[in-house]
Amino acid sequence: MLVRNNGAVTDHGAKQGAVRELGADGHSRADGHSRADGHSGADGQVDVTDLVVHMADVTVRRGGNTLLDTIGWSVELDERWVVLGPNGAGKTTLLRLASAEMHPSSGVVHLLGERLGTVDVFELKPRIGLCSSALAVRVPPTEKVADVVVSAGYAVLGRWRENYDQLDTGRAASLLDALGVGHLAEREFGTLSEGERKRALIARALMTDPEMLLLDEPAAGLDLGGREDLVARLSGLAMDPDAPAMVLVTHHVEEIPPGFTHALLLREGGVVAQGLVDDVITAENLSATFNQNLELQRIGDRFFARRLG
Ligand SMILES: Nc1ncnc2c1ncn2[C@@H]1O[C@H](COP(=O)(O)OP(=O)(O)OP(=O)(O)O)[C@@H](O)[C@H]1O
Repeated sequence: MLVRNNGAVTDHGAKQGAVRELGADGHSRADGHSRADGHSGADGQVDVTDLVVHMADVTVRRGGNTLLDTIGWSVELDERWVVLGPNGAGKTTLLRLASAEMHPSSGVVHLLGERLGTVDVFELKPRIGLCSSALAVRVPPTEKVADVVVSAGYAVLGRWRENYDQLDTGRAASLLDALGVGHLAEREFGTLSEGERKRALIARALMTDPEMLLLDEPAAGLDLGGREDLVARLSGLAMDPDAPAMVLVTHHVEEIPPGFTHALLLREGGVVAQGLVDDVITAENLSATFNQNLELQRIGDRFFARRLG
């Protein structure tokens, strides 16, 4: 998979193998100590500079509704998170905060070490790759697939008169190849199937060599083969130590790609559980999240769930 390292030192493999203790809030602890957010030092101060995302007491209210309620969540550079929850749980709202698309009503959000509200989001956004259906519908249908990818460098949708050098166009082509849609580079975006669009948009999200990749329901609308292909590609990306931190939103445990290290379960704007995938993805936690009596199966490195009775 074609991703460049950002120069940061990662210990992905080591971190995945580490045993972490879950704290009172369900967040994993690298050192076994119970701390408010898992990232504060001995003096109680949170060092946000080495965190990709840090949210403290974050609440989002809109039109009399509480979309997110006092959320505490941190993502490190070498972590790959899956965010699971039923319709309306607040997953997209969480991702909109993490992509600097919105600000919290209260609480503090740091992204890539910068505090939302005090940083120019136009400088921040190119450092964050985002793939969502909201973005997909904004792509002009007649746009050439290669241009959909390369234009991410200018944070525009729809190529106009920008000049791209060979390095840019070469990187766009390599990313499309890596996602299995290189042969579609000259096609109009509007002629692609749902699965092909998803893969082209992931290539676009990776174009700027982001420090964080956010994927909002990338497998939605895909058939079984398309889903399995995407899960395998995301798994490859997750296991690449040079890949950015990743956050994947989904409704289905079947869509958790092997290699994803952490999970956050949301229900009605609140956190049900968060921490290492193996600790969090349990029948008990899923039943509480989806308000159903669920049975969970693990086959190899994949999860499958169904209702009991
Ligand atoms: N501007 C708004 N005003 C009032 N309520 C809103 C607003 N935007 C979102 N909501 C509500 O907030 C809740 C959370 O929305 P959000 O899109 O984050 O959920 P989600 O978990 O992504 O849902 P889904 O899985 O259906 O995409 C929903 O009940 C939604 O109706």
